[in-house]
Amino acid sequence: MVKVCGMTRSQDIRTCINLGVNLLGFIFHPKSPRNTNPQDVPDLSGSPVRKVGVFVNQGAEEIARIMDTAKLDLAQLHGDHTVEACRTLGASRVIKVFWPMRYEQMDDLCRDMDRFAPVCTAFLLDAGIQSGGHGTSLDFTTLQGMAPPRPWILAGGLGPANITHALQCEPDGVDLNSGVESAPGIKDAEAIKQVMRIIRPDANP
Ligand SMILES: O=C(O)c1ccccc1N[C@@H]1O[C@H](COP(=O)(O)O)[C@@H](O)[C@H]1O
Repeated sequence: MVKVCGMTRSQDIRTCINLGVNLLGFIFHPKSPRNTNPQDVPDLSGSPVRKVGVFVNQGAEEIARIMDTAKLDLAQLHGDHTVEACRTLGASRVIKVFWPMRYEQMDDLCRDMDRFAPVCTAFLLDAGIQSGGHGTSLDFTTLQGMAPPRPWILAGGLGPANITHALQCEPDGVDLNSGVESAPGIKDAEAIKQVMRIIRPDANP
């Protein structure tokens, strides 16, 4: 599963759909250079891609309203959202973000994942200790052998230069953002193509 996040331009959306990207991310965080308005998210019904909203500070009610307006399939909760907030949004609609660098022990991260598993459909593991879009990466070797109780997506500065190494920790999906941009919010089609060729060589010769 491949997610490309931080969509702000229709030509980037078309490129991703043509390359077989599965999830497109739209960021609803006013401080982000990739911030977008719910009204500007295009209707992509009829294409196989699913739309994900990325939220940092909004509560469950506001997120639900934005999801309705922008017709989003999933909410990526990139803030300190609680189990209750996830439950309110509905487990089948929630991707919960975890920051492994917050935890001294892997066991503590696993305990938190177990707590959230019943109220999420997937997890996303990002670098840093809060928010996102930093362009920094996790130490992939520390994630090898992890078996989270939900499908998990690896994020954090992923692009053509490090995707092969990143795949060694066998995530269920990868999230591409600043690592495939020529400027914040401006995707680099060639970089996305390069990553897709590595991940799915048969589909992208
Ligand atoms: O991209 C942003 O500006 C952003 C802002 C606030 C929260 C999340 C954001 N992006 C998400 O962060 C991760 C990692 O991004 P990067 O590869 O390090 O640029 C990814 O899931 C983005 O969707």
